[in-house]
Amino acid sequence: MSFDLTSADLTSFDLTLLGWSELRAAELPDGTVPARVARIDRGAAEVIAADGQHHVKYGARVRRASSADPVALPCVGDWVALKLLPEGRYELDQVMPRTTAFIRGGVSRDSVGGLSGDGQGQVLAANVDIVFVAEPSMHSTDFADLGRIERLVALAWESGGTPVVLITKSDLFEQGLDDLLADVRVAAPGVAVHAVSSLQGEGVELAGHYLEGSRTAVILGPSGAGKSTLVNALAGGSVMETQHVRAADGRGRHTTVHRELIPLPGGGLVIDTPGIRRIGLYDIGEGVDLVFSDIEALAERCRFGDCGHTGEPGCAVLDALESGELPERRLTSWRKLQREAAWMASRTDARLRKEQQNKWKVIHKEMRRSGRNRP
Ligand SMILES: Nc1nc2c(ncn2[C@@H]2O[C@H](COP(=O)(O)OP(=O)(O)OP(=O)(O)O)[C@@H](O)[C@H]2O)c(=O)[nH]1
Ligand SMILES: [Zn+2]
Repeated sequence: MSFDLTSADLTSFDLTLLGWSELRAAELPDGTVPARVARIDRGAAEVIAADGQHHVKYGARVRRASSADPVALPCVGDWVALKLLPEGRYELDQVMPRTTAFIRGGVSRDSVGGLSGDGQGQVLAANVDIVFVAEPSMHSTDFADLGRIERLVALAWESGGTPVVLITKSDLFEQGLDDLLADVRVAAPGVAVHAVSSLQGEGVELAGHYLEGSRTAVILGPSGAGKSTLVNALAGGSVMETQHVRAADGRGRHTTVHRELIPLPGGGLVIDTPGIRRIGLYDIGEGVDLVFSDIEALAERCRFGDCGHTGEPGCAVLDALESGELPERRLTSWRKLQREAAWMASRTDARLRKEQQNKWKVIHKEMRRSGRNRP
């Protein structure tokens, strides 16, 4: 679903409404102008500065850094330092330090991918404060998928942002919604969980509060979770999808731009990109430990420090399973995501590869032993 759009010319922006802060201001290099990246387009960036929107090319410093490591390439949500060139247009001189980042493929250390990104490690969005994990209470005939919530919450922690789970389309699930929310809270310890119905306006205002202080959010979730509908509801009607923008090259050209950084009329911003929409397919790592903090805590009480929780004596994890304290589904989910995280790490870090192959052999053996042939 797309956003409704009225076109408007951007002439000026209060940068604090885009999330600019004194902390960031302190990091701005002398002689540069701050701007936030609204979209990346074929090796150039659409940025919003205090004097409006500009299409800027990358300067030598950015090109050099990103040829050594594509993660250094600007991405949506980045704060960047612009330099005014003698001919009167800006160039993107530096990407300012990121507070959070969604990175696909892990951080590459030795990539020669250059400007293409080369799939070697690509930043999908930066400086995202709030990560809404949208999971519909009902998805056609299925109930909310707790495993998917765990995966996306892990990704959210991994990014450095704060996850907030939204059980969307709550109107489809009138009876037993409280039970569902209770299950979700178990699946996402330490994470706020709310029911939302964008159609009925329920929970939308509450979700909006997370964006106060001009915070930036993304909404992760499966197709059909109601992400676009929620963005529109947060915007109190319709937000801009495309926009006529006066090109900054002084020729007065108008280009239609799909903005991926969407300022909401009531304050706050939402980043919405195809990459972020597909992110559930990408890697997870340390975030897994955080989303399964309950199991990690149990594991610390196992008799053996290297307990594999597969039948060792004094295993607190299996004890909790037996007593019903730990749902079996959750243990299975934890194992699955751990394997995936390890595999992803191995893909992106050649140094670890050999070691991981050995671990994989062990895992395969274990899986054969337990009669399962799929991770
Ligand atoms: N019953 C109900 N339906 C909703 C709600 N929110 C969205 N929908 C419907 O769910 C469908 C999918 O909503 P979208 O907002 O397009 O979902 P999306 O997550 O953006 O999906 P993609 O664009 O495929 O990623 C649409 O038909 C919406 O009208 C809700 O709160 N309640
Ligand atoms: Zn154990």
